[in-house]
Amino acid sequence: MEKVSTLFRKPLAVDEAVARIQEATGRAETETVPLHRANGRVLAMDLVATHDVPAFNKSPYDGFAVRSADLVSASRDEPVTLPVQYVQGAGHVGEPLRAGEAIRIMTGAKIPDGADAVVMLELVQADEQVVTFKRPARDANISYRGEDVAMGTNIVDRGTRINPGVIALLATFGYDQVDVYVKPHITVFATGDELVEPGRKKADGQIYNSNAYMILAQIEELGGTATYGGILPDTFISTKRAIDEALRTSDAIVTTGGVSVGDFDYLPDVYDALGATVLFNKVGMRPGSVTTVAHLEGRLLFGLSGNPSACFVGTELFVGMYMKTLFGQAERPVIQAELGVDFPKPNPFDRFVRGHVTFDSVGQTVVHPSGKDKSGIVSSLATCNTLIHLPGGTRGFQKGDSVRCRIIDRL
Ligand SMILES: Nc1nc2c(c(=O)[nH]1)N[C@H]1C(S)=C(S)[C@@H](COP(=O)(O)OP(=O)(O)OC[C@H]3O[C@@H](n4cnc5c(N)ncnc54)[C@H](O)[C@@H]3O)O[C@H]1N2
Ligand code: MOO
Ligand SMILES: [Mg+2]
Repeated sequence: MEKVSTLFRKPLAVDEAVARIQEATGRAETETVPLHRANGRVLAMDLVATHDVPAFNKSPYDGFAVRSADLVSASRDEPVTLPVQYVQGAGHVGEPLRAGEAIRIMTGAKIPDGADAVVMLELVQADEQVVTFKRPARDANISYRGEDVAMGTNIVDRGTRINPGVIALLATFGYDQVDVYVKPHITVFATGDELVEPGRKKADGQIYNSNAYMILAQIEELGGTATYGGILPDTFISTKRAIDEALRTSDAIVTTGGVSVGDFDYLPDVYDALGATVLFNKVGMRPGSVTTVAHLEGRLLFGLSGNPSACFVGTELFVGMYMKTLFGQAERPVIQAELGVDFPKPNPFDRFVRGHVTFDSVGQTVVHPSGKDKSGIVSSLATCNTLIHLPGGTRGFQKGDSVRCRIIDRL
């Protein structure tokens, strides 16, 4: 029987390939985790302000709460001295301020009723009984109720990746538990007889398995739980058995290599034998044209290219879309940048060039390839913070052209 992998493959446009993954992916379940475990997770609820912040008018300084009317006449020559009614620390509330008196107040304390200004400690002379002011209270120096956030404001949208700032807001509104999306369990396999695990001795003709570790890290960064299934030898039976087994405990499986038309490229046949529905087996893109994605009973099977750059781009675009769909998240940000080099070669397929965005001396956003631009290249990956998207069907691109850059790491 003819191998499935050698059958004719019709390239699908990248957008269509991504859309098919979106359609085949549901929404992740949700779970509740303690606040201190929520960093890096994806919020499964809209965070709405349940009260004003600050919740009461409060003092931003250590000083004296006064009625500004009492100090209108205060000057260096004719200071005003007021008796100190009491001392109020943060977290405590006291009697209203009486006219003609002052309350010694600390930063964060609620402004007593009757007070309309705070004078900083450094600007007065005070002992336990009285305080002397040498100028009027020109500024109110009050943090007003709701000036930070008004109750009812939608502050953080569902689908947001929780970072330390989101944690701060959750805690501000008293959440000790947070609703987050359950992380998908993704099993990653490398395939290929030439592969040796880092740390082991490698013989002539062998290479270290770099892709699996790269994919595991990419999945973690995208917010998933990645399990490493090891290196699969180039045989149909071992590949099928391992994937079949992993399907029992995984929401998705990612493999790298063995997906093209070679004699030992078994992934297409394994998908066929498992009865999986192939969403596409060729994409109009470089690198990664051989990328094959299938689905089986709600689980996705990502057959990524073995070539390191193609594998990197495939994880970013296709596994990335799977995760974003699960979490109801927006796509990666895309910016326009000025191309720093020529790309004269016409290409029928879209190109995703590993790039590095920088800002020149006049603030112009410029993008350069982060290394050599071939599918098998690994060296361009380390400094890559963007994928330069060069649409296919053009006569090439010139230095200075404005191009779309998908931001995938900090600039
Ligand atoms: N006759 C054709 N040959 C090839 C075609 C084609 O259309 N017709 N496509 C080429 C393209 S494009 C790509 S991309 C590769 C994809 O091949 P596979 O996905 O089947 O991957 P392998 O053949 O297993 O390996 C390719 C390459 O990558 C290295 N590799 C594999 N796994 C790893 C790993 N875990 N870490 C590091 N490097 C890895 C492997 O040693 C090979 O050098 O097919 C072309 N051929
Ligand atoms: O599919 Mo290959 O990665 O285009 O070079
Ligand atoms: Mg191959």
